[in-house]
Amino acid sequence: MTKPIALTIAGSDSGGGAGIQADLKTFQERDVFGTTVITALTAQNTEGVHGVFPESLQAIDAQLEAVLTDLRPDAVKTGMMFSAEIIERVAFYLKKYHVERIVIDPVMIAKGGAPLLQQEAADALKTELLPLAHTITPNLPEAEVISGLSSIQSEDAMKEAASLLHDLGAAHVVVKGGHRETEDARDLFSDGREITVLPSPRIATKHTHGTGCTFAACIAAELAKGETALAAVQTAKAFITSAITHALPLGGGIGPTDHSAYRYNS
Ligand SMILES: Nc1ncnc2c1ncn2[C@@H]1O[C@H](COP(=O)(O)OP(=O)(O)OP(=O)(O)O)[C@@H](O)[C@H]1O
Ligand SMILES: Cc1ncc(CO)c(N)n1
Repeated sequence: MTKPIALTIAGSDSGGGAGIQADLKTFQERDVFGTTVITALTAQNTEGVHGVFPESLQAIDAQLEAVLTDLRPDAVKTGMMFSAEIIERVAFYLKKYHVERIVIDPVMIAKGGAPLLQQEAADALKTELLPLAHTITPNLPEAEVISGLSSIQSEDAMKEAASLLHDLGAAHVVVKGGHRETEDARDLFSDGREITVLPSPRIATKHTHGTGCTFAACIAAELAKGETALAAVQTAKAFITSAITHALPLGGGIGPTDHSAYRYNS
């Protein structure tokens, strides 16, 4: 017996709901073998981010080299990158080892407002990492920063953002609608030719810590198994919708979602 391998390159969330922890839980649920490169430690819980401690470039290089030379990933997910220097190292190694099927979650700000990417690193994300993307999964504020569009509110604006992200080099784009004030929580998937709506009801809960990480990790897991981009994002949408439906009111703030809900309820 063997298993596909997925790699997450992201920050650690001590609260367990987002970052590396959400990614590994999702990989396990989707039956792929998870490996990790940790870019930064966060002291974090449901109430917020209490500290950010980036790893040294030496530690990041060593993790990338160790994993990519031995446990060759079938797909990679990137999350919190923190700095331009870290983005440059990650892009260098992904190119050096010809890694394909890279899912980029362009994490910028945590739900409570704490910055997880230095402002001056947005350019590096755009020029170094985005061109490597098999799939990029921005939420609306991230899509605004990357595309340069001032306010993405309508579905037409979401389509325009997707098109601009293709122009910057991403093969597939999911513009997530979680941050809209609409009745449903639909996302748009674009392969550069066709737009597919990923529908979902908007679930009335404040416990959405780590939804973006979980969604992107699930896409990477499905791609690692050889699924098409469309099938991968559709499974990820069903997975995150189930996880949010059964979100866990843990801690005193924005609680995590239930990564095992899809397994129990589908
Ligand atoms: N209340 C909700 N009900 C249903 N689906 C939701 C809800 N909130 C978010 N989603 C879905 O969850 C997925 C993640 O989207 P979201 O916009 O929350 O990501 P994000 O802001 O990047 O998350 P994070 O804060 O973890 O970075 C998307 O598919 C989105 O539509
Ligand atoms: C480590 C980490 N990555 C990503 C997010 C975004 O949800 C977070 N809150 N923490």
